Amino acid sequence: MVTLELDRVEARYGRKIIYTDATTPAISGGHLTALIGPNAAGKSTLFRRIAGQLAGSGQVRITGADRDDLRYMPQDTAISAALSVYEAVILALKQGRSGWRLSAGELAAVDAILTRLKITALAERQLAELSGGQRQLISIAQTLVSRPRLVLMDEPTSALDLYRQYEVLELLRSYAAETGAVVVLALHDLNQVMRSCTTTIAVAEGRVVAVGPTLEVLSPALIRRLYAIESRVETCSRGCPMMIVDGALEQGT
Ligand SMILES: Nc1ncnc2c1ncn2[C@@H]1O[C@H](COP(=O)(O)OP(=O)(O)OP(=O)(O)O)[C@@H](O)[C@H]1O
Repeated sequence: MVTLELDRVEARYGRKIIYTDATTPAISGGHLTALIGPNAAGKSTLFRRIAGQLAGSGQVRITGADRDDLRYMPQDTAISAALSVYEAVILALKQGRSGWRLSAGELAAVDAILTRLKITALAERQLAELSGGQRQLISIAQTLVSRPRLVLMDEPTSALDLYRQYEVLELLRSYAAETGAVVVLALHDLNQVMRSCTTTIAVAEGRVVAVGPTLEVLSPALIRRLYAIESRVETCSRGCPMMIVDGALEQGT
């Protein structure tokens, strides 16, 4: 079982401190975890700190996996290299591995992730020719092709149409279940969070303000505090919880 735990983690850009004391219980793998919070709350910063791209005190504890097993997909995944889709996914697989010769298993891994994402038809296309949504799917393929056991994805569905959003979240959910990986997704769509993510971490103003089962974390009180939005959770006719937005609070209330 893979777990990820933060213990009084600090994160900063030079002298600008974003987190002083981010702490979570051990987040277990096998299901999806959401990272939520308003714009500029510090979601990407926390990912960068966990991925080792930012300095700071405190401890990021990973059990059941190595740091090499971690893949971070940033929000801005502009890929400009003159490569085909197939080459770009191979390149991602080869990162950190010695030699350029591909084993039969590695070729199968590239084919498998393109098939799972239903993008085999794009394999020979140049990255520069792709649409924004297609590029996001390639980034997801690059992130998952090495079957990492710790995955951090910053808004992985932001450029996708409704069908692809659904498909990608289902794929990520089954990936986590199959591999036991800790998969943390920064998401703004709280209905996606309720549908797909078992655990939710909420951050605001450089603090972890709640961690726990998604439906407990996404209370109207927390939504009000994070977003200044009045909301309620109702059960739809098929038994699924849905968040309904009733309105925004007046400034200063
Ligand atoms: N490279 C940087 N140098 C200095 N400050 C930064 C840098 N990147 C981000 N910040 C600041 O860190 C804070 C948190 O930003 P971050 O990108 O982590 O927020 P976020 O929650 O991911 O936001 P969003 O939902 O808008 O993507 C913001 O105040 C931002 O201005």
